[in-house]
Order: sequence, then C-alpha cells, then structure tokens
Amino acid sequence: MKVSIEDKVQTRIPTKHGEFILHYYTNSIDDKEHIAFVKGDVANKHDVPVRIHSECFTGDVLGSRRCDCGEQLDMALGLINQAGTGVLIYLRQEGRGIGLLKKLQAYNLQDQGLDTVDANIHLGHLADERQYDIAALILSDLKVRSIALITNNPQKIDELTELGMPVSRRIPIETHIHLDNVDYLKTKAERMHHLLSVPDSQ
Ligand SMILES: Nc1nc2c(ncn2[C@@H]2O[C@H](COP(=O)(O)OP(=O)(O)OP(=O)(O)O)[C@@H](O)[C@H]2O)c(=O)[nH]1
Ligand SMILES: [Zn+2]
Repeated sequence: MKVSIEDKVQTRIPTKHGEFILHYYTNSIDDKEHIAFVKGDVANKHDVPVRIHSECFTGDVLGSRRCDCGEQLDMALGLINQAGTGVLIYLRQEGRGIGLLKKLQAYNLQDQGLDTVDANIHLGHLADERQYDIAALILSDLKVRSIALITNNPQKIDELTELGMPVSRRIPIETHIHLDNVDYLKTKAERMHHLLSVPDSQ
C-alpha cells in the first residue's frame, strides 16, 4: 500500500540554533507523527541542507553516549542554522526501525559481546529496518528540489535517490569518538559501510 502524508500543523519553534518552523505530519499507514523542522525558504530550492534523523530516545533525549545520535542532532541543527536554510526530518523509527524495547534488549546483548549488527540479528531482525519513503514525501511536500544530505551513511543517499529525491552532495557529520562509542562507531564503519574513520579501541 502506498503511503500518503498530511501536514496537519505548522508552528514556530525558537531554539539555541535560531528559529525553525515545525511541520507536524500524519500518515495513512500508522499513528506515528513525523516532523519536519524547517529553517528559511526551501520551496523550489536546490541543494538544500537536509538531515534525515531517525528517533533515538536514549541518545536524543537522555544524552546516551552509546551512540552518536544526540550529538548529531545538535550538530545538524547547528549546520542548518549556519547555512541559513535547511530541513531536519525527525522520523519516528526508533532503534533503526526495531523499536525502543528491542533496541534496549540489543544493548544488553552488546554488553555481552555482540556488536550492533549481530545483536539485531540475534533478536530476529535485520541490521537496519528503516524506510525513507515518508522522508521523501515530506521533502516533496515542502517542494524541495534537491538535497545536500547531512549523513555518513551511503545507504541513505542511495535510498533517497531511488525514491526520486535528487541528492546533490553529502555533508559529513562526524561526532566525537570516546570509550563508550568507539566500538559502536567502528562497527558502523566496517559492517554498515558508514563513511567514518574510527581508530582501534584499546
Ligand atoms: N537496533 C539498534 N539501533 C540503534 C543502535 N544504536 C543506535 N540505534 C538507532 O539507530 C538510528 C540512527 O542510525 P545510525 O546507524 O546511528 O545512523 P544513520 O542515521 O544510519 O546514519 P547517519 O545519517 O550518518 O547518522 C536511531 O534510530 C537509533 O535509535 C543499536 O545499537 N541498535
Ligand atoms: Zn542513538
């Protein structure tokens, strides 16, 4: 079934990265609300800086150091603010699409020695179950013509391109590497082909 979306409400949100307009989208498939956080005039523009961020309650809200999500969220808003225009799409696909409960179970498996990919597989899931069709629809709804995608994940670039949203270039988003996330980032680079350079952990 093809999904459709509806922009239900737009409201002004002042942040430490300046002012954004939040667009609240519903969709025809489930009751998850996806958000576009828009700065400046992006309609009919090319090469618009865009971050497609997947929900990470532990990283985004609680500041978990297991992953790079919270820092990436902050960096992306800073980048968009500097550019003066851009969009952050916040997709409600927690835990690479497996949900919060399973992600937390995967964390316990990681503490027993599995990496982030094998922990998902052990729980009967794929390494990454995310979809980007709603992100592409939101960008079309905002009339964005092409995007400078803020990501280290080449798979995201391929998927957006396949969904008909031209990616003019990639903007890297590399965060701090520390003891709590070095193995996680290394797995992302080696097994998920993220464009990251991560030194060996001790
Ligand atoms: N299943 C699972 N999900 C995780 C884990 N760590 C982070 N996530 C989720 O991964 C998603 C973010 O994906 P990442 O792989 O960090 O990065 P990405 O979005 O693919 O790539 P970038 O655009 O470069 O950030 C969020 O939904 C997080 O909740 C983990 O160990 N296991
Ligand atoms: Zn995270």
